Amino acid sequence: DVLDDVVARGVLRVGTTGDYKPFSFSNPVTQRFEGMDIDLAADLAQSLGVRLELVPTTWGKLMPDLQAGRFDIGMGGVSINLARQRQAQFSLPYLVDGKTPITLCSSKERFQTLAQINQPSTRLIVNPGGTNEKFARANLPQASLTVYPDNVSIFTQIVDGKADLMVTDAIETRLQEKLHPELCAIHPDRPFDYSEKAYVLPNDWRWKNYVDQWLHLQIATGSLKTMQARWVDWPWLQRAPQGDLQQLVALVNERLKVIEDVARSKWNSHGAIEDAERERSMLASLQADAARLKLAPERVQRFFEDQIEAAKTLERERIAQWQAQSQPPFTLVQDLKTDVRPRLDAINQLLLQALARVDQAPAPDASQLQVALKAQLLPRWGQAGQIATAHLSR
Ligand SMILES: O=C(O)C(=O)C[C@]1(C(=O)O)C=C[C@@H](O)C=C1
Repeated sequence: DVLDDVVARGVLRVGTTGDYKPFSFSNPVTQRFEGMDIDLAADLAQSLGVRLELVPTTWGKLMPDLQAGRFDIGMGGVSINLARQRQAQFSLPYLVDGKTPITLCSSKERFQTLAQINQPSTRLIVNPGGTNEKFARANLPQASLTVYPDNVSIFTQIVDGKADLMVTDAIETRLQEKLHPELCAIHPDRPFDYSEKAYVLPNDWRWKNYVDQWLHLQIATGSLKTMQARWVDWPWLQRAPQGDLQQLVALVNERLKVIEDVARSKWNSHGAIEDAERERSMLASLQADAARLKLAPERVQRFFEDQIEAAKTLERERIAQWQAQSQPPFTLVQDLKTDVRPRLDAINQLLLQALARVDQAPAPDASQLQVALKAQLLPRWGQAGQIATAHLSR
């Protein structure tokens, strides 16, 4: 009986691959596992009053390792599928997702549909052993397929032009386009297939009932949602072993993405692009925070004026485009005051902190680096990207 064993042992053994953000990632700097499912694993262990032991596994070895009894539960972005279901049990599902492409923003239009991707000229890259490889082999047999064993650097292969695209879970594409501003997730809200994330368990009903009840409470109390938002939104950007300038540019990119939501909301409400009062109050509160971070008021003023100017440029471009296309109102829009502006406020704070770090520790090769970083934003944002990066360093 697994439940009794875990309690008697005083240790919960959780199998995890450590290569799949935002669920499970083995951080090379800290040498520790981190992610949404790692936090949840810690909570599960705590609920049982036992210590957590993370057992590294791989996508190819997940099921054999579970069957060999190397761990009590597999956690870390595992998808339910019937082949796995034949050998083991799954917990309740905690997330609905599906496969969608991620590619260079400049190639976005070329890879919208499976028919477009399923061509001999498409260089598709995939990590081995999991559902991504299965999906690629079943649905994209004509594409030229590279099986690339490192799930962590696989996205850099696309950035460097060594592959055209990867097809993976939408939640991962959403996160990776934040980490690599050159990359665009293609319709992550309309993935090609339907799948559910769950935890994989040995065939033991009492253990499954316990895990399900624990998970049900995580979902019902909203604590799982909070955890998910926390890990999809920010920590990878804050912890990335990349330089301060790179981080600043990633946040500028993130702000522009939220501005697209501003534009959609204004398209539906016919609201004005400019809101002088909002600009004033935003700049005033940023000035107040700037003093704490030892940033000069003029520096903060200029940097955020760039961001606001870029925002208005982007909003104007989008709205002109929708006018030309007779775009009907969007079905899913976020409320400007209660949803979108609070997200902008959160990003503004992170931008301010990143700005302070950039100014306090100027990189020796800053000017060359800046040119390269600015170039990351241009394919996606055009003129708005130029404006937003006009004053990256002092
Ligand atoms: O919040 C809005 O309404 C926006 O359009 C965003 C934003 C900004 O960049 O923060 C840009 C223009 C407005 O004048 C006010 C704020």
